[in-house]
Amino acid sequence: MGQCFSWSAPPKRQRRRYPFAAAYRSNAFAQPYPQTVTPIYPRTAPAAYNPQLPPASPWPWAATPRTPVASWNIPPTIVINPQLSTQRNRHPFLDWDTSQPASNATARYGAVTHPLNNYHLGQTATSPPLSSMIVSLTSTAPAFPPRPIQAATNLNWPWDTIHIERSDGAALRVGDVLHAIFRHLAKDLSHRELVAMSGEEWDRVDRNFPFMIGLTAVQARYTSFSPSSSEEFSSASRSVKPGLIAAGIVSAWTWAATLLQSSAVAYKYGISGPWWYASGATIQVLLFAMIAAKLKLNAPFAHTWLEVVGARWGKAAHLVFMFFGLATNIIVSSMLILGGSATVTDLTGMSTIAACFLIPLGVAIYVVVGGMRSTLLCDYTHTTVLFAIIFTFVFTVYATSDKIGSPSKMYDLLTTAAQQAPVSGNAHGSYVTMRSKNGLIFGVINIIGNFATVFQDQAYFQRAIASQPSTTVKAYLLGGLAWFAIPFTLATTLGLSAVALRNDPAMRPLSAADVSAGLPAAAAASALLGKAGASALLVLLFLAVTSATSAELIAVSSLLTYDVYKRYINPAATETQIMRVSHLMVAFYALVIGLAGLIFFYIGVSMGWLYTFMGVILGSGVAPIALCITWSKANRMGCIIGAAAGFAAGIVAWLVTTSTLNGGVINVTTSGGDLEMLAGNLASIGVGGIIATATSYIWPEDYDFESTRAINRPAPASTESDEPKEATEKEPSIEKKVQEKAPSVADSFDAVEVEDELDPVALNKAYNFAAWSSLVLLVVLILLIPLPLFFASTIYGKAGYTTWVVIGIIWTFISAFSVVLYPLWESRDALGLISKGIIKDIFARGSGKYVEPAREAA
Ligand SMILES: NC(N)=O
Repeated sequence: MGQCFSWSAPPKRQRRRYPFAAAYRSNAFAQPYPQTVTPIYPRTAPAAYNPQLPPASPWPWAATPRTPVASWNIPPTIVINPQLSTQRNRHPFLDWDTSQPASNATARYGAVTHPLNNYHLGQTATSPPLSSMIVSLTSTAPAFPPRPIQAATNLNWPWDTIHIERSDGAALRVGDVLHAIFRHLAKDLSHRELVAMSGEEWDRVDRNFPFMIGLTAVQARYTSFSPSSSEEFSSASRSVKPGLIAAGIVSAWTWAATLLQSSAVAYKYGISGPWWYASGATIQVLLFAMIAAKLKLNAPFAHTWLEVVGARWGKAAHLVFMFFGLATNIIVSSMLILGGSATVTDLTGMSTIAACFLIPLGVAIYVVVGGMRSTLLCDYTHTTVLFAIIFTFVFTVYATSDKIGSPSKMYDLLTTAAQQAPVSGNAHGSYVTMRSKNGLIFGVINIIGNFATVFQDQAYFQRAIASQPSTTVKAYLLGGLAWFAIPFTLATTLGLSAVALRNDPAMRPLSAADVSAGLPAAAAASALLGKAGASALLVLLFLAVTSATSAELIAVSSLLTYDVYKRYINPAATETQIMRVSHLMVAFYALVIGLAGLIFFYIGVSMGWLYTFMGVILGSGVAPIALCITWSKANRMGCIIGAAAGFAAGIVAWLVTTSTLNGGVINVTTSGGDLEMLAGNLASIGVGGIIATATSYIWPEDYDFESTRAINRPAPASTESDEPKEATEKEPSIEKKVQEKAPSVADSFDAVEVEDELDPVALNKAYNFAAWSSLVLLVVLILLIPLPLFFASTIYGKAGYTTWVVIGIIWTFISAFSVVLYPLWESRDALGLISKGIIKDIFARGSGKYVEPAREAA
């Protein structure tokens, strides 16, 4: 919303107005000052701001003696800082779309445009310094000379006066003024005022929105969030509530493997498979709650975890860990594509090559259009349908199917299957025992691999970044516990059905390769429900694959944008360039994973193989990365060497074990064995963890996390700061100035809100809560429950098995409530807002479009 402004001093001291203009981005205009120019600024600025000199360049006016500011003599003399002035040809021309945060403003001189960085925002706004002032938003230029301001006429809004005051009595700075204007325009808009806006005004707002689809269009029209800002695109303005974040975590963590590999291990090892799959991949999400709390504490404005590594340890560490980060994303994405395309081909006959490309490209479209928030909203809808389909399978198998229909019948069929083909390594060859040697080996591999894919995957950091700081921990604990039910219950249903129905004529026989490709679930779904079952599984898989792929696309896009493009190619990137590159990187990465899926498919690497392999090459980065973000003593060189040495040790251990156990034959089949993968996984995570931890104890750093907290930190416009002082002590280089003008999240926050949300005491408390609760859950899930059952060699009777199944079903219900109904409840206000807007659009005159008065989560 473009405005023009006039200035006046506080009411008691003077009421005379002075012109000041903020222009449309696309429609700059000048509001001339009187021609009498007296270089008096600054005169009596407080010490903290002294001396107030403009930067040496690139401003053309700095070429002249650096006494820059114009004033005019109408007592008491007030000089507006040139950052706020609009005097064409003499001073930079403020170019600001006031519907965007002040950080989007640019100062323009002729054809040269520069962002307003922290240095500029920290300068005193007026001379003499004033601690309060009134800014009037007016519909026409008020004076000097009385010339109408083009394109800003006919505004007749009632909220035309902003009183800006610093509570500490210090002088107002440029940032204070711009932030106050932005907050005022963003918040003080009642519905009545909104409705009173003319169509022309809305047209101006509309020009800021790009093309959007579906949910994104609804979000943009009826809420205050616009995916046209890079902050919203990559971080959903860091305002998302815990239920929706939890749904996003569930959805990003529900891979094709979660449905297919979990069922495959149920098929191979019996009931221990689903348990180890679920618990061995839940604990990492729970433990990640600690990392998330530390991230909010130590780098609250970072976009990516690699930014944190780079800020703390510099370029070498940044590049080394970028390898691990991108390798993680590529492996996870490839598994998604492999699992998705294998099942699509199996159930529909579609070409695997086509499926490899169609899945990521389809997802890329909605990611580009909607960004992070739409990804989360799609995650939510996907999770909802996902639970509905899981319940369909559960009730078919355990209640209605004439082939199985009850836990008791399932138990009988599993017992028969074990008699016909006992499971090697299981107590009495039974399917209904936790005593499963291979199940346990898989459990260990699973735990290690999933540490890597949570702790090194930007997708999970991204959800921590997108969440409200105060509720991040809650979101991760909720998300982790809710997710457990998906593989556990689905595999206990479909994976075991594939065993139970082995003698059923409708059940197709499964080869070892089919099992490795994750096909037992599809075979069971078809045998149980025919075409309907195949379709339901296809939909289930489609939802899982698309939302997890969308998480990967946006995660890699963020890494490539912020950690490659912005860090190494164009540190001065503008908001527009960042958005453009983010979009391009989504499309680029969609192609990359299509190709990766294709390559793995042709060399015969299946989803199951990759799933057990991921810890071999990724495991060594887990401890170093966790230590970097959470521990002040972590040693840089020790962590880099630990990651590299662990990587080498993992590969060597894996290959040597393969060769030793298979008479020197190393190929895809021999290297995919349980023990071979176990050796590689253990060596990788073990060596990486031991070296990183030991060196950090021997040569501890004493790091204060200041440089990571400074990543993208906005100018604290309403508090005292040393930035102006820094600027005067050491003139910032052009590059530094431009870097500081990252499109910053905090520009979209109220300063007080930021302070409250990032209160270190509260965040430390959240960290402690995350630490003890996740450790307790870890002990329960992977030690207290499974190990006594393993060592006691318990084989369940019918009642025991039924209880096991019922607990799974109850857990699934609770999960569904947590990530399907709870997000609706917590977003009831936003939903009400959207409903009202839609109803008004359809049934009433005028526009139902709405801008929320304050920034709240969707
Ligand atoms: N996300 C997993 N490991 O299913």
